[in-house]
Parts: sequence; C-alpha cells; structure tokens
Amino acid sequence: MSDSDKTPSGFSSSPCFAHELQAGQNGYEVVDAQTAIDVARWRKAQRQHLINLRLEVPARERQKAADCMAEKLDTILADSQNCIVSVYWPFRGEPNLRDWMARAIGKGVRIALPVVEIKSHPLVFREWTPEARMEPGIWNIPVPVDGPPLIPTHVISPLVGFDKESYRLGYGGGYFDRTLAQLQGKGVKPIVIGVGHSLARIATIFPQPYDIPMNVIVTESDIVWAVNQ
Ligand SMILES: Nc1nc2c(c(=O)[nH]1)N(C=O)[C@@H](CNc1ccc(C(=O)N[C@@H](CCC(=O)O)C(=O)O)cc1)CN2
Ligand SMILES: Nc1ncnc2c1ncn2[C@@H]1O[C@H](COP(=O)(O)OP(=O)(O)OP(=O)(O)O)[C@@H](O)[C@H]1O
Repeated sequence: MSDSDKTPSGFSSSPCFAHELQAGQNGYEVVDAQTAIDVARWRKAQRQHLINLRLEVPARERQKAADCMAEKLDTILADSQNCIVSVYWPFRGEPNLRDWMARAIGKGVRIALPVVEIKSHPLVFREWTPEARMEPGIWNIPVPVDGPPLIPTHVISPLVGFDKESYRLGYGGGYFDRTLAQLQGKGVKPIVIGVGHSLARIATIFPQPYDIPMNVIVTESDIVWAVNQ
C-alpha cells in the first residue's frame, strides 16, 4: 500500500485547515469543532494501529533497532557536555534507551525524565540517574521523585507516528506540544529529537495549529533533519 492509499476518506475537511482557523484561547489558533473531532478520531485509530505494529516486532529485534537509534543519538549529541537531555522511561514497545541514558551520564550529560504532575498541563522534567528514587506516575510509568525541575536543552520524544513534515503523533495527551509551547513562551527552544521505528512513518498526521514540528527524527536506519532548520 502506498502512503497516499493510507489517507483516510470521508473527512469533512481537507488536510489543509488554514482556511478554517479562528482565534483560540490557548495561545494557538483553533479549527472548527467538526474538524477537531474528525482529526482526533483519525489519530486515535492511527495510534492503535501503529502501537500494534510496533508490538508485533519481536522484542530482540526492537532492542536491536533501539541500539541503532542510540548510536545515532551519540552522533547528534557529540558535543553534549553541559546539556540536559530529557529522555523517557520506555513502555508499550517504545525504543529502550535506558543503557544509553546511563552511558550518556558517563560522558557528562545530565538526563531528565518527563513527569505529568498535573493532568493536561505541561510536563515537568526531573533529573534521572541509575540511583534515582522512582515512583509510578501516569499510566504507571516510573518517574523520578527528587530534585528540582530542570529545563532541558534537548527533548527526546518517543514517536507513536511521524510524518515527512517532522510532526509527531504521540499518545493523545498533547503533553509534549503543551510543554514546548510553554518553554517557547519563556524564550526557551530545546532541540526536539523524535525517536521511533521507521514503521511509524505515515504520510501526514494532519497537523493542527498546536502541533510543533520536531528538529530531527531518528529511526533505526536514518537521521532526518527537518527542513528550514
Ligand atoms: N515513556 C513515555 N513517557 C511519557 C510520555 C511518553 O510518550 N512516553 N509522555 C508523552 O507525552 C508523557 C505521558 N503521556 C501521556 C499521554 C496521554 C495520556 C492519556 O491519558 N491519554 C488518553 C487518550 C487520549 C486520546 O486518545 O484522545 C487516555 O489514555 O485516556 C497520558 C499520558 C510523559 N511520559
Ligand atoms: N499548546 C497546547 N495548549 C493546550 N492544549 C494543547 C496544546 N497542544 C495540544 N493540546 C491539546 O492536546 C490534545 C491532544 O494533542 P495531540 O493529538 O497532538 O496529542 P499527542 O501529541 O499525540 O500526545 P502526547 O504529546 O501526550 O504524546 C489536543 O486535542 C489539544 O487540545
């Protein structure tokens, strides 16, 4: 099946929503209500499909792919002393970068993990080390409990899906977009690195006004920098 074959049919709106923009209250423009419902429904189905595809890959093969991604991260973060890199604690078949996190600390990088402190609010980042005290957070994902919030210089974001315009499909909470928008409001622009399997590539995520594109996407086979960097 070609990418264009995967384009859903039956939408009330075309992929270009620019003509439907209205002033919103969240600091970004909003599209009309029906478009928002259509996009949310389509994304939900895509998430389910892409997570299932990834979980069908045998665990050993997934770890091999994650190791390839880790090597590529080393290239991107070659000059990363003094950097604070937000990673993630893997779940539901996300690339497991935990060994890479420990190695990066050995090279002078500070590693942080995202924490949902308040539902539907921006994420907070707390430092992780192999000794960090962890507690189950949202969806039982372990999060560090001690230390002050950190502001990352780099945000490594796990991809459920991604498209050729470097937009990310996540789990539907809007957490990364909300967080990046908040940081940008403070004049902070971390480098956003998406990591995911190449099977997560789709033609478009039907980007919405609140979606913030990533700077670079790392898969097991490629490093793809966004255009207009
Ligand atoms: N490993 C890992 N940790 C992570 C993330 C991640 O993507 N991976 N996150 C990255 O953001 C944050 C958690 N993300 C979340 C995203 C959505 C929902 C959530 O409640 N989703 C709704 C479905 C919404 C919908 O489909 O419309 C739900 O499950 O009911 C919870 C947490 C922080 N930690
Ligand atoms: N900057 C923002 N401010 C307020 N709400 C936002 C913002 N960005 C996204 N959202 C909300 O989050 C919802 C889910 O967004 P989206 O479908 O992009 O999630 P996602 O990127 O897949 O999830 P996640 O980042 O948690 O993995 C959107 O419907 C939107 O209402």
